[in-house]
Amino acid sequence: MPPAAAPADLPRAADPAPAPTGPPLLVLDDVHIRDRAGGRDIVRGVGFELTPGKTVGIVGESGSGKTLTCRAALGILPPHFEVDRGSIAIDGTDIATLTPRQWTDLRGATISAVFQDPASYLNPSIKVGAQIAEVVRVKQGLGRRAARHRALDLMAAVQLRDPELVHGQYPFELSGGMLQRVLIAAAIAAGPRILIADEATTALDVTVQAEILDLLADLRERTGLALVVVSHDLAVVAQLCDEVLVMRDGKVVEQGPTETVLHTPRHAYTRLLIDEHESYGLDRFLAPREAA
Ligand SMILES: Nc1ncnc2c1ncn2[C@@H]1O[C@H](COP(=O)(O)OP(=O)(O)OP(=O)(O)O)[C@@H](O)[C@H]1O
Repeated sequence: MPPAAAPADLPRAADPAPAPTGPPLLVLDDVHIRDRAGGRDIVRGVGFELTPGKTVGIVGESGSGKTLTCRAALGILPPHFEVDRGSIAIDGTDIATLTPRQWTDLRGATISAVFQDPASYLNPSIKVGAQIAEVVRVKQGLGRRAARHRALDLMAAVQLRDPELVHGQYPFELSGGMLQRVLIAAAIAAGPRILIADEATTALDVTVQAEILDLLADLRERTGLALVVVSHDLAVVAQLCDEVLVMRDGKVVEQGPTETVLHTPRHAYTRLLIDEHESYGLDRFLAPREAA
């Protein structure tokens, strides 16, 4: 095991977001997720609180349960998985009590998500503007003309250059970064208060990734959106997150303020992740830590 990197070598987390402005929007308490087919708990004891304008990051190795945790919060676990211990509350409501109708109302309007591989979430044969407008029509009940205007506004809000042009383009005409902006526009169309970004920048090159992260930070600052950011990349977490959970094999091995976890990791696995990232430049987005 390589030694822990000296704190002075590590980057500083992004400037903290403004103080929380309300009660928690999303609370996970000791969540266990069971694979009924396999007869075992895959996620064992995840908990965090997310307040408006804040960002919680989840990092960890492939298969550690990051995506299942997000899917549990979105109410979209795969068929044979269930939350078998602990609780998840969205805006004060235990999601175990929600009816399918209540879930339909909540999804998009209160909690929303973007994932890796945006192209797979878009219909290849429908122009992207129409796809965003459709979300607005369904979720907000706007008419065709108003939905088109709203779609253009959303496309401007996610900093797509020339929204009028992009509105009329098909997914195959757009780059990966543009597609992810389109997906973010659709995800925020109904004004959610929580956005889960699960490896949303993983497939993008470093420059585009940084632009998308800036966009998420900008949306958070402007609208008070609360973010859950899942990434295998500590640099992403360092840039965006107030708090970080480090997951390994379904368990949270370390959790705390991003600054503390990245600069004074307590768990050997966190140190290993940091050392791996240091080898190819964790600080590529970040200011160096100031001397104490
Ligand atoms: N639909 C599914 N069917 C069967 N097993 C699944 C399913 N989804 C996840 N799993 C299993 O649950 C475990 C946790 O998966 P999860 O996708 O949450 O991990 P992850 O930390 O998000 O990994 P990655 O970083 O690779 O996305 C893995 O062992 C995975 O094989």
